Amino acid sequence: MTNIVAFIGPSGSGKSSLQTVMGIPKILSLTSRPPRPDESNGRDYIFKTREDIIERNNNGKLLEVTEYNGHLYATTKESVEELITKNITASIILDEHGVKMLRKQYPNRILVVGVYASLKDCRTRLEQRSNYAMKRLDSYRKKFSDCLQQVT
Ligand SMILES: Nc1nc2c(ncn2[C@@H]2O[C@H](COP(=O)(O)OP(=O)(O)O)[C@@H](O)[C@H]2O)c(=O)[nH]1
Ligand SMILES: Nc1ncnc2c1ncn2[C@@H]1O[C@H](COP(=O)(O)OP(=O)(O)O)[C@@H](O)[C@H]1O
Repeated sequence: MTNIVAFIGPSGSGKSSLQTVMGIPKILSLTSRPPRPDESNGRDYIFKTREDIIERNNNGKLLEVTEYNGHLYATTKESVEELITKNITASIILDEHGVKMLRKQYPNRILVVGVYASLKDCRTRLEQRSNYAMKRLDSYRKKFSDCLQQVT
């Protein structure tokens, strides 16, 4: 039984777009990253301060927390427990650490979808987003191939 469809992939590969068009309800992650101009709180992420996320983690409220590019990203226990209790399926964007942690907690409940786009396409898309994201692309793509080997 799958309750969590987890999308992983490099920046600009289309994870968020695919997640949206597939129409599977979303589990929103917490993040300390500031919202981008086209993002809104409660639709794309739940934007929190770094201190808030650390406090929740210390209080045992998080299933997993990861740091990426200087910002924290986290999945709350509550969001996933609700799915399991109600036996519904929802989707989430994770990295390899997140997949490992959720798998540890809920083995056989996760379907991992690796989203791939060519480096050229990712670059073109991220150019339209920001130079900041561009800088992360090369290292993230390497991580992605390692990641797929680890989670599949
Ligand atoms: N472990 C974990 N990783 C997350 C979570 N939410 C997002 N991420 C990862 O954080 C990365 C950066 O996200 P974001 O800042 O939105 O940049 P983007 O990937 O370029 O759209 C994503 O690509 C995911 O791999 C989460 O709840 N847990
Ligand atoms: N298959 C696709 N073909 C063309 N453009 C796409 C495709 N998937 C996503 N995009 C565009 O690429 C950009 C990055 O997509 P996004 O879903 O935000 O990627 P990610 O969440 O992996 O960083 C967005 O502007 C989106 O509209």
